[in-house]
Amino acid sequence: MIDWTAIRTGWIARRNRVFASPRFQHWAARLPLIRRIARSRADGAFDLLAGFAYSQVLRAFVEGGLFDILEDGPIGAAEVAARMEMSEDGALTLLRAGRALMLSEEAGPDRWMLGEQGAVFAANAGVQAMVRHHRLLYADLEDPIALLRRDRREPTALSRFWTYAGALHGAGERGAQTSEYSKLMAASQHFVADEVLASVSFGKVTRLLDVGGGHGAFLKAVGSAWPHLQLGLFDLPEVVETGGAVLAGALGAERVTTHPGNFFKDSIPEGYDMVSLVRILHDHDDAPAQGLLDNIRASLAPGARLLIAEPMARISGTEPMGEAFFGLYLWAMGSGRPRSPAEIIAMLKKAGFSSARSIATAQPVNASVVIARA
Ligand SMILES: C[S@@+](CC[C@H](N)C(=O)[O-])C[C@H]1O[C@@H](n2cnc3c(N)ncnc32)[C@H](O)[C@@H]1O
Repeated sequence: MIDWTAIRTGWIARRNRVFASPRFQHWAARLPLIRRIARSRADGAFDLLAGFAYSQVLRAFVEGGLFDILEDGPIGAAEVAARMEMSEDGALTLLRAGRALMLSEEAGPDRWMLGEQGAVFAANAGVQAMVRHHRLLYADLEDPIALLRRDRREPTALSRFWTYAGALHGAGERGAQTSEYSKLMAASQHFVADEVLASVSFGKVTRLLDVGGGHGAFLKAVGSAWPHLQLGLFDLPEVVETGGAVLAGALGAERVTTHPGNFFKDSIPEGYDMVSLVRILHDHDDAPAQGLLDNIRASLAPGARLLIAEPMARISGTEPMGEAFFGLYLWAMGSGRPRSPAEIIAMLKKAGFSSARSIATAQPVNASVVIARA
């Protein structure tokens, strides 16, 4: 039998020797056709090296209020400096760094405005909240080798923030501190909901239960787009209390049922023809994640469906978001890992779903979708 792994490892080793050779790099940089590939590889390598500096530029824009300042633009560097309480040189350094990243733009001499990317960030409070939140991630990643060696045995800034993740690993007590993460999730939820609404029809669904639905932002979006839906919200008691009130206020109490509970220990309420799990599965390690899918499967009548939406691993063209960003984020959080659609589908089959398939979304950085039928 042909040993494909041996052939592939041999080929990769040879290719890597060639790529590492200064003679090859010198030659590739000069051949017209190869030059473009070589340059994009070199730029990619530099971005890997410099990514932390880029994200700190973004952070300075958000934490320093520079997006808001530039929204009032065009504006001169001296005024930016005064409003940001820094020297003009400091402000110019940041404005120029932002210009290179399309966060700011110099429309004319000393006339600073939002850049193309800047306009997107400025308009989006949810993304800015996420940038602020990443302060915790960067603190945990200060020494990545040490973080990996601790093997999730000690509390981290992120495990303290996600109190349920900390509690799962004995790193903290699960208390009532759920409102901070619930607000962060609600602020960024529309990205996920938009992907789901653009790729899934709820026309044939009558009753939709969102498990781990937080403050109800996903149900609010889906319930507004599909007014015939009856909605159920399942989450920890302190979370559904707020979520239920938000949903009743937005869509009417008669459309909403709240289910306080623990999705690992309590049964999932029956009678729903679709259950959604939005940004939940990746939060949990394989055994509890499988337990959650088993629990949901047990609640579903034949033909009822489970919709899973979250950023997933190994999506073509978006690979770094999955296993590089979320891989490290969830490691630092102390629980979970990003999974590929194929891995999720295998878990769904194991839980007894009769079929499962992945559905393409336009922006997999926001979410990919898998749907399974009981
Ligand atoms: C990452 S947030 C996602 C919230 C929401 N689905 C969204 O995408 O915005 C995870 C949610 O799961 C809930 N959760 C965590 N552990 C839980 C458990 N054991 N039982 C019920 N809900 C839980 C949290 O309270 C939180 O609302």
